[in-house]
Amino acid sequence: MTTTPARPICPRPLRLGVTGGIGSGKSTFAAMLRDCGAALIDADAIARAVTEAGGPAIADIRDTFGADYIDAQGALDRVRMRALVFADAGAKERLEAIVHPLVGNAIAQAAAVAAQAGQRLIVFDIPLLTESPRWARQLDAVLVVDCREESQVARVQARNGLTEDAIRAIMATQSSRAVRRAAADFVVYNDALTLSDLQTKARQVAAGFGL
Ligand SMILES: CC(C)(COP(=O)(O)OP(=O)(O)OC[C@H]1O[C@@H](n2cnc3c(N)ncnc32)[C@H](O)[C@@H]1O)[C@@H](O)C(=O)NCCC(=O)NCCS
Ligand SMILES: Nc1ncnc2c1ncn2[C@@H]1O[C@H](COP(=O)(O)OP(=O)(O)OP(=O)(O)O)[C@@H](O)[C@H]1O
Repeated sequence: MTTTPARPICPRPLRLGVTGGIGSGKSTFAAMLRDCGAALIDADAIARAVTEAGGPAIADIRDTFGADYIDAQGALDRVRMRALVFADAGAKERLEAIVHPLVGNAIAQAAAVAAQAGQRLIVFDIPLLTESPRWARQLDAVLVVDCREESQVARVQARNGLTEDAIRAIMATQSSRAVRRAAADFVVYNDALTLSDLQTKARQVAAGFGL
């Protein structure tokens, strides 16, 4: 006798972490994979959402850092907090202890929704993948977007006008390129590439994952 399952059995989606240092181009590359048909879960975007006015991190941030770190609209004052945490490792740890569990829960929920929707590839855009063991646990593979530090600095300066010193202070808190590459299953070297070249690479990677 044969039995028919009540629901079709869907294969589990492949979970690909995409990471890279500030300004490496990881969010650009992750968005290109989304355009090829992957589901995209963006940890930076979730971290911003939980620190918006009324967000679940705001009360703890006010209690821990004081009302000076909350702006007139009730959101995290990002400029003030950036200046604090990238100069004070203890403050960065305290901020992460508030924000990361909320981001972790939201990522798990978003991944469950994407899996339920039958997505074959879920891309997790996670800046701090190699800095903390928290993020890698549920991933099948890690793709690192790598480039020279000079390129990171130039891109971030062009994007938001931070000084080179400020950008290098952020980079100093992040994993080195060597540590990141050592954790990679795949490396995309994003230097001397046009955005169109990067898109071609994204299409190749997506095709390799069956999209
Ligand atoms: C310090 C904050 C307020 C600065 O905000 P800002 O708008 O300038 O930057 P944004 O959030 O867009 O992040 C830009 C990039 O900075 C780097 N960065 C952000 N947080 C961290 C961190 N905790 N450690 C090292 N680098 C970081 C990453 O490369 C990230 O992609 C903000 O980054 C923050 O709240 N960080 C703590 C939460 C966090 O760790 N987010 C990372 C994803 S979970
Ligand atoms: N190959 C490229 N050619 C031209 N511009 C690029 C290239 N790669 C990335 N960029 C640009 O560099 C900037 C940084 O890229 P992106 O935001 O993807 O970096 P990121 O690694 O996600 O940085 P962050 O950690 O700050 O979020 C963006 O303005 C993006 O358009």
